[in-house]
Amino acid sequence: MRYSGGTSGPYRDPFSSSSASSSPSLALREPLLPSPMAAPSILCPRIPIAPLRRPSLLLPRSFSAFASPVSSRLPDEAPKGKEFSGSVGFLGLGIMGSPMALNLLKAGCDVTVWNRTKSKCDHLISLGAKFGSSPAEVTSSCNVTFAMLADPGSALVVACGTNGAAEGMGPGKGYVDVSTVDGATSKLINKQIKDTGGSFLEAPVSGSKKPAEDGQLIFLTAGDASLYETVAPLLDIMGKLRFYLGDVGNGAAMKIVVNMIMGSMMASFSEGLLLSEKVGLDPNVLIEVVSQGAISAPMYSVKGPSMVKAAYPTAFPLKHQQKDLRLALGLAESVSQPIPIAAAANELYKVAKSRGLSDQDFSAVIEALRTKMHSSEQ
Ligand SMILES: NC(=O)C1=CN([C@@H]2O[C@H](COP(=O)(O)OP(=O)(O)OC[C@H]3O[C@@H](n4cnc5c(N)ncnc54)[C@H](OP(=O)(O)O)[C@@H]3O)[C@@H](O)[C@H]2O)C=CC1
Ligand SMILES: O=CCCC(=O)O
Repeated sequence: MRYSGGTSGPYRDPFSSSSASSSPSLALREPLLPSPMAAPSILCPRIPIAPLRRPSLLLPRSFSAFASPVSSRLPDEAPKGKEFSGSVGFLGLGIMGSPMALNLLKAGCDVTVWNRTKSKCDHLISLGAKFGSSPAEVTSSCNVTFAMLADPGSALVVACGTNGAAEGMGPGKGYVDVSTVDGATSKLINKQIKDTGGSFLEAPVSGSKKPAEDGQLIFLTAGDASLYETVAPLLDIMGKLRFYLGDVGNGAAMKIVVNMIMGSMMASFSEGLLLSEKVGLDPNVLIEVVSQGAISAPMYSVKGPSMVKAAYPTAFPLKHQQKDLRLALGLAESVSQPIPIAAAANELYKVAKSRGLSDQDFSAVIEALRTKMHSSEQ
């Protein structure tokens, strides 16, 4: 069966009167990955919530941590007018995975989901997703499978453990890990997948809960160039921008560097908010001043007002930000690069974790400083 404009797909959007059938006419594409089974072939339409923008091809000058220059292996953007043909698996339905899988479903894809805690699959199943009882069952029944897991340990066990994704992989299948992990973990998963004859792409994302819901993520991909081209239409459903960075490890490193900067920015912003308050300024005015000047960043105006109220609704869990700083320290160590600011920030996130704030938003790191200030007054 082929997708023919949105009406035959498994998903009917109950929230919107406009359906996929109102999408612009769809160019069809033969599968780049030959289907290893007689699975129905559903074409995902390109939908307007995820406009394709050509990424500026920003490349690192060198990547000595992974010892491979990347500039010679940049594939061009996936050809325009081509669409993904095949079934899509999704492993890991947390804060990020759920909305990402939902967007694939909304776009008309044939989606099969799995999550360690099965109840988190229920919503997607009620909207038309199929259920796989293990990662292996998902990969064996899907052409391409995405994984969005908490950390290196969970990404590894889901990919390579008993009944893990690798067990269902084989020639013609693709595995795309969008979790934030270190390069070494990503390379291990790459090897396990490639040993089965399958293809691997790492594709960690920049952007949080809301961009995931809105299909506005930024993918930092590396690995199999042909798989990158195959899944580009799927990445364009879930995101607004994608980079291809060459060898496996480069996407992971890029993501870690970005989150290292973000973690330090948030720690520094927290200091500023508390200091302004201590000297009698209104921290809300500080947020306004910052947001109008050269150091403006959306993060400050989005998170700042709730931080002033000591409210930390979780978009990016603090434990994951601390994990990313820990990974940054390892990356920096591997190339003898000092990162003292990030190291100091990491200590603050560790304090926040020890105060029971792991599952709060990472902006709750301000509480670690608040405690410090109070105790120094005593
Ligand atoms: N939240 C954000 O803003 C962003 C997060 N990221 C990264 O994306 C990844 C996922 O983040 P997020 O969705 O926020 O995290 P969540 O904590 O919400 O979800 C984590 C997912 O991993 C699963 N998981 C954890 N441990 C295991 C395990 N041992 N075996 C199997 N599954 C496991 C969880 O399953 P279960 O439901 O059973 O616990 C859940 O599906 C992380 O690497 C994070 O750093 C990247 C960009 C933004
Ligand atoms: O890894 C989390 C990133 C959060 C963001 O980019 O806003």
